[in-house]
Amino acid sequence: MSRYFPLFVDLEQEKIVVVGAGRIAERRIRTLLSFDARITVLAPEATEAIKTWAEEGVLHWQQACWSQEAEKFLEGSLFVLSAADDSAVNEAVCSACRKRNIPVNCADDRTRCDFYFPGIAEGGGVTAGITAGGTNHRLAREATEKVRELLIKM
Ligand SMILES: C[C@@]1(CC(=O)O)C2=NC(=C\c3[nH]c(c(CCC(=O)O)c3CC(=O)O)Cc3[nH]c(c(CC(=O)O)c3CCC(=O)O)/C=C3\N/C(=C\2)[C@@H](CCC(=O)O)[C@]3(C)CC(=O)O)/[C@H]1CCC(=O)O
Ligand SMILES: NC(=O)c1ccc[n+]([C@@H]2O[C@H](COP(=O)([O-])OP(=O)(O)OC[C@H]3O[C@@H](n4cnc5c(N)ncnc54)[C@H](O)[C@@H]3O)[C@@H](O)[C@H]2O)c1
Repeated sequence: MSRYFPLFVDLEQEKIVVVGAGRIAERRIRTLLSFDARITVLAPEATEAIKTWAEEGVLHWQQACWSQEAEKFLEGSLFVLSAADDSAVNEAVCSACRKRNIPVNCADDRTRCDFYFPGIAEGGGVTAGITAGGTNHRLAREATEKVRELLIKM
């Protein structure tokens, strides 16, 4: 069995920092917004959806590259997702978080993840978080789709 425990955390109004604002960041932000998290995004460029959320005040977009100065944005966050398309950036975010004991997830390297981002299935008042223990995101996706089909019928 995987060592990764599915902990269900109340995210309402919890600060979460996301570094990077591309395809993966957008997918994960969309999920986190549905759990009412308070999101700060740090990236020089963002997808149209993230720009729209920023314009609507749904999240805060700090339009900047990761830098030592940007470390101040990490303060008070429950966890951090680093999804820049630059492994040096994700690595720097990871060490800054670990220095502060903030759990961090780097989308490009499972060894720099204090937790994994799950596939989410919801329906009939049930929420499921699915992982293949970090070893197989395709299997996680397949299982998530099957659980979604099950929950739709509840
Ligand atoms: C479950 C899901 C949630 C989500 O991401 O929302 C998820 N990955 C998904 C999709 C996906 N991942 C990747 C592709 C593109 C390639 C392709 O098409 O095959 C696609 C497809 C796509 O993006 O469409 C590539 C990839 N993934 C990881 C690495 C780095 C590495 O393995 O070291 C690389 C190489 C990156 C690179 O090339 O640099 C790592 C992780 N991915 C995880 C979760 C974590 C636990 C996995 C587990 O449970 O075993 C883990 C370990 C850490 C984390 O990131 O938390 C979601 C499916 C569910 C859904 O879609 O509903
Ligand atoms: N874990 C997963 O599920 C998964 C799946 C596919 C890809 N990936 C990995 O996730 C990462 C992001 O992929 P993507 O498809 O979203 O990329 P993308 O190109 O769509 O987005 C990259 C984002 O990083 C930002 N960025 C670049 N340099 C930055 C810096 N210095 N500081 C802050 N932000 C910066 C860009 O502005 C952009 O918003 C890649 O490393 C990719 O290999 C992970």
